[in-house]
Amino acid sequence: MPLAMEAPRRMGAAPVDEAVAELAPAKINLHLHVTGRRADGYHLLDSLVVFAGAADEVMVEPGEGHSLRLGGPEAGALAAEPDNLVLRAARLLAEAAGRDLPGAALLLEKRLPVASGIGGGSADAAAALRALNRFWGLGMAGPALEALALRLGADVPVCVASRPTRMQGVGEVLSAAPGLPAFGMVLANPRVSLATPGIFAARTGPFSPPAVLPARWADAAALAEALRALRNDLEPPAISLCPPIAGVLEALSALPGALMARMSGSGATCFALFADAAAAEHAAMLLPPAWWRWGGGVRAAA
Ligand SMILES: C[C@@](CO)(OP(=O)(O)O)[C@H](O)COP(=O)(O)OP(=O)(O)OC[C@H]1O[C@@H](n2ccc(N)nc2=O)[C@H](O)[C@@H]1O
Ligand SMILES: Nc1ncnc2c1ncn2[C@@H]1O[C@H](COP(=O)(O)OP(=O)(O)O)[C@@H](O)[C@H]1O
Repeated sequence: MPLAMEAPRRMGAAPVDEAVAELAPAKINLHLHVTGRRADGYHLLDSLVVFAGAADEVMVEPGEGHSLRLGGPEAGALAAEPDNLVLRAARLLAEAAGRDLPGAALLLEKRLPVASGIGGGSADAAAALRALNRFWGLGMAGPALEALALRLGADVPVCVASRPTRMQGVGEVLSAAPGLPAFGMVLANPRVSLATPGIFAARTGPFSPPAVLPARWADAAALAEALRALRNDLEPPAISLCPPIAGVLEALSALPGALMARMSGSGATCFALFADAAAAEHAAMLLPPAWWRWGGGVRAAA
């Protein structure tokens, strides 16, 4: 399976004539406050975003035109997708480059559940932008890639760097996250896909203020305590549309060593925090095998 290969990586702005690969890590919203709504209907958010070790992978190799092949355990859910975000990212970057570029054969190894609140499609699009930026030797810097990314979805800019980030605006206002301790995480999805627009539309009640966050947390227990005082404002509407989410949160909270549990994004994937990656990896195996489940570490800053 070519995507499991450790592909060569080259720095600089010269085109490469061999395969490049980029991981597309799952995005987790540790809290998600909906703080307002723009005139165009998009919601203003305040969210502390981290990225898990669970990831898709995007690989590019020389080819004729732009093409995409799908592999991996979750690829079936995308077979009927008319316009994969990976190809949309490729078209957008080629258009922004404004010149003839070599053909790119893209491969997507899909391991993250689709439409599940962990931004797999957004992570794939961001990984495709990074991979093609290197493959075509465009030398485009992070901020330029993030501006392009926003045209693919509100969650795509934060996935360009895929490091802990405070995300505001509709998703385009990015700033450094507070200092985070090492911690572990379990992810669980009851195998229900949820479409993001319906969850935002079902949200009712007043908007939340942005969270007040410290400069850093000393350890995982302090982080969990602070998060317990915050919330995901999309969790109540998601549970009302998809009641099994409540059972997932209950099961995560009951795992030995779980420090707190919450839904990510617009759901249905939920997460629990643990003191370390090993505890999380072990606890994930105690969840129902019929669910999509993962346990491990979180990508550190920078
Ligand atoms: C809710 C979040 C939280 O991180 O995550 P997911 O549940 O998708 O993982 C994101 O804001 C999702 O971002 P993304 O999935 O890229 O959204 P988009 O494709 O741009 O928008 C899909 C739809 O979601 C709604 N939407 C999205 C983002 C936002 N800030 N306000 C919104 O109201 C709009 O109805 C929009 O038409
Ligand atoms: N590579 C991709 N991976 C996942 N979804 C994709 C992809 N390309 C296009 N999509 C579309 O984007 C929608 C949202 O996908 P996803 O990012 O997985 O949701 P979420 O952000 O809720 O986790 C899917 O329902 C699918 O129609």
